Order: sequence, then C-alpha cells, then structure tokens
Amino acid sequence: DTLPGELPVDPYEVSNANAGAEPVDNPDMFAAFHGQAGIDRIVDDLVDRVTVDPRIEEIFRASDLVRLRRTLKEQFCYLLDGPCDYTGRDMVAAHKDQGITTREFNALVESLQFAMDTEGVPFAMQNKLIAKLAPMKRDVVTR
Ligand code: HEM
Repeated sequence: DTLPGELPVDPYEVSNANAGAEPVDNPDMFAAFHGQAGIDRIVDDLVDRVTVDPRIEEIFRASDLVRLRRTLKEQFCYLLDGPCDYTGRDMVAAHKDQGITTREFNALVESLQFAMDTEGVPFAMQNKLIAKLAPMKRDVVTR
C-alpha cells in the first residue's frame, strides 16, 4: 500500500505484469539478497546513489522518492521470487516522459551493482537480477 508522504498518481491497472518480467526461477535468490531487509537496504542505497550521481541526479529531481523506494522494493522482491506483489506502474508508463539515454541507463545499473556489492550479494546472483532488468532497457530508454 501507499506510504505516508506519497503523492497521488493518475489511476492505472495494478498488476504484477507491470513489473516487466516474470520472477526468477530460482528458490535461493530471495535469501541471497538477504530477504526483504536486504532488498530494502539495496533499494535505499541505490536511490541514495542515483540522486547524487551527477550523470543522472537531475532526472530524479521532480520525482516522488517515497513512492519510488516503495515500488522498487516491491518490484525487486517480486522479481527475486519473494512474497510480494508489484503495485507500481509499468516500465513504459513510469519512464515515458524522462528522455533517458543508454548511458543514463548504464549509470543506474552501475549504482545497483555497487548497492548489491555493499549488501554482499554473490556476483552470480547479482547477474541473475541484472539479466531480468536488462531487457527493460527497451521500455526505459527513449532517446
Ligand atoms: C531496468 C531499469 C529500471 C527499473 C527496473 C526501474 C523501475 C522503476 C519503478 C518501479 C518506478 C516507479 C513506478 C511507479 O511510480 O509506479 C520507476 C520510476 C522512475 N524511474 Fe525507473 N527504473 C529503471 C531505470 C531507470 C533509469 C535508467 C532512470 C534514470 C536514469 C530511471 C528514472 C526513474 C524516475 C525519475 C522515476 C520516477 C518517475 C516519476 O516520478 O513519475 N529509471 N522506475
């Protein structure tokens, strides 16, 4: 559910299909990310990094970071086959007005890798999440 401080958004259909991929087919992934607490730390670290990264911070200036943290935590938990549903918007809708480039996409992935390293997620498990996210590039990158 929405958290205190979240800004309202236009109505949309809530569905796990909005997460952009099916969960990983690996029962060890959720534990490898240290469960919901680990995912929460990774997402918070990721958002902290991208919002100060001079390559991309401007893109996040107008966004609702309370909502972004919540929906990213849900999405990662869902994709890692954890006990979550994703309630956010689909990847096209979430990124369509942002003019994101491939370089900017790669900058965010780099921050995610730092965040997963900091959490101590094994490299092979990191790569399985990255492999889930990589095809979403076509929905996120618009220029
Ligand atoms: C595969 C990579 C990515 C994933 C999985 C992802 C995921 C998400 C999610 C779950 C949301 C929130 C959806 C909602 O509010 O309902 C979101 C919003 C957003 N994303 Fe991404 N994202 C990705 C790449 C990027 C990149 C590369 C950038 C910029 C460099 C970016 C910038 C943003 C911004 C600024 C918002 C907030 C939009 C708003 O305030 O309306 N995202 N993203």
